[in-house]
Amino acid sequence: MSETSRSQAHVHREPSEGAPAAVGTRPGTGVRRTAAGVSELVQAALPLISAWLPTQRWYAGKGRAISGLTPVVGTPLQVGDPALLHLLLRVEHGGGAAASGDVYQLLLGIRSQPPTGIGPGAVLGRLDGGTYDGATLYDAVHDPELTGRLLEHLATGDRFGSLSFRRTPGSGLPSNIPGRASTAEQSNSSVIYDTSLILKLFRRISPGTNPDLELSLALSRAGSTRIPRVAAWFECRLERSEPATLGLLQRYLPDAEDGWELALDQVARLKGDPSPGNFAIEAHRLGRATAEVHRVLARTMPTARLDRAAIGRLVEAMEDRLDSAVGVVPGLLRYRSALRGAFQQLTADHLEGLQVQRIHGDLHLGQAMRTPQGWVLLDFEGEPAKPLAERRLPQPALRDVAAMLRSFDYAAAHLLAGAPGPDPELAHLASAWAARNRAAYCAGYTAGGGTDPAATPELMRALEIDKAVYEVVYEARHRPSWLPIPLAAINRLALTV
Ligand SMILES: Nc1ncnc2c1ncn2[C@@H]1O[C@H](COP(=O)(O)OP(=O)(O)O)[C@@H](O)[C@H]1O
Ligand SMILES: O=P(O)(O)O[C@H]1O[C@H](CO)[C@@H](O[C@H]2O[C@H](CO)[C@@H](O)[C@H](O)[C@H]2O)[C@H](O)[C@H]1O
Repeated sequence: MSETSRSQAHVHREPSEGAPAAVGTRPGTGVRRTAAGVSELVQAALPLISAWLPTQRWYAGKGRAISGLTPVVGTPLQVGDPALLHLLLRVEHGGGAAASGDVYQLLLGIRSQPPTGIGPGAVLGRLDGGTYDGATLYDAVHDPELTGRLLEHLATGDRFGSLSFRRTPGSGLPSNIPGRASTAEQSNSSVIYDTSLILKLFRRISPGTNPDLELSLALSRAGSTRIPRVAAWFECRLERSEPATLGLLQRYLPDAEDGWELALDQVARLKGDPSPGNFAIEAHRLGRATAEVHRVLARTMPTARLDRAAIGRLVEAMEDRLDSAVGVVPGLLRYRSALRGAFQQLTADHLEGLQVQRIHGDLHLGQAMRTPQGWVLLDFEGEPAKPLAERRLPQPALRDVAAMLRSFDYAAAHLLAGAPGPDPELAHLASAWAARNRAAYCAGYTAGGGTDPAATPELMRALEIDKAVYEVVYEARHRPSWLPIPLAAINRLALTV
């Protein structure tokens, strides 16, 4: 980091705050519930935060030097030892006209003694200097006691300055349950409370309602059983804008199996047994479940019809995403003209009048959980790399279908990636598995009342390409060893234009 901003955090004062009361249980520890106390702690924490942030999976600024850290809002949620500090922090990259930044949500624990049972990756380090000199600063997501405190705030619907905790009516939340950090590979951080609740803490924060809350609430209110019911959420009002969603508490699905794991389990057994169980039945049911969710969203949220101008914007956006992806992964350049050709086949003849609506936005097998009652969909946040306003725009529902089709391809390709060398027999089995399940999913989607994907092949191809382009960038940034998976799909899709 070249420079750490020294600007003051906007800190919340308690209404009854008068004399600055030190509330640490022993001298030198604990957040003071005073503006000065919080600012001092935040300033001491910044150097530790700047070294720790780039090590976190959810941090989107990897590979770009941090040019400044600016505290946005700091709120002490528990005082004493341990203490809990909620912090929204703006992270800046670059300087001058090229400067950019993101706001992140941090939940910081402070203990005078190093916390036990917390992995080294969750410890930011020891605070150096000031009132908190020597205390350990750590990611409180991993502290069952402190995440239990967060659940209490959600259960009581507390309010601290601009932070509001809100319950859905009749959610009857328990308190006094310690939380355990989820070990799932994810874009945010989740905390699980025994077998009943899961709290997702959004890490990268934009002003406005997160689509995960917006859509999950709409589906919950419509009585849909295809999502885990929303129990509570919390948000923060950042200067004059719509409240920004910070966390979402939903019912935990203790008996659920992740669709990605189920699919991988099947493809792993393909070699010994070309038809190991019939995942296609599940793929068909998943298609039906997707259609059901789309129908509820179309009924309860705004829809529109594509006109010529909107079709033009759709194509242009796909071209722009392709161009910026070429900038990140130059290996895409050789496909650019064929892929643009596929986008340009989206004309008014094919698409004028097509309904657009709110959709999941980043559907894949890992977002689908098979429960004893059927498939349930998770994580309606959309693609984390897209700006929030873009993620909230109505889209062709088939975008979700195309995304799920890519996921069947990923599961099959994952098998090949694990093979010691080229294996034509395995390649044939894997591609037949993907084709079978893709077809079953589309058939289920149509049977469930969704638009038949086969009726608009140009749109499906363009949407699949658009998703594969996104995946190329995603893999280059997060899992470079997986990059060949979407690149192989691009190669295949480019050949069909
Ligand atoms: N309600 C739930 N019940 C059971 N497991 C869940 C639930 N919500 C999320 N999970 C698990 O947590 C993982 C990550 O959740 P997700 O909402 O996709 O987070 P992110 O947006 O951070 O990627 C899921 O893949 C799933 O394994
Ligand atoms: O679940 P997230 O919201 O974090 O979504 C991101 O990560 C996904 C990977 O975990 C990524 O999905 C891609 O990889 C999947 C296999 O791991 C595959 O099934 C999907 O089809 C593929 O897109 C998703 O794109 C990304 O936004």
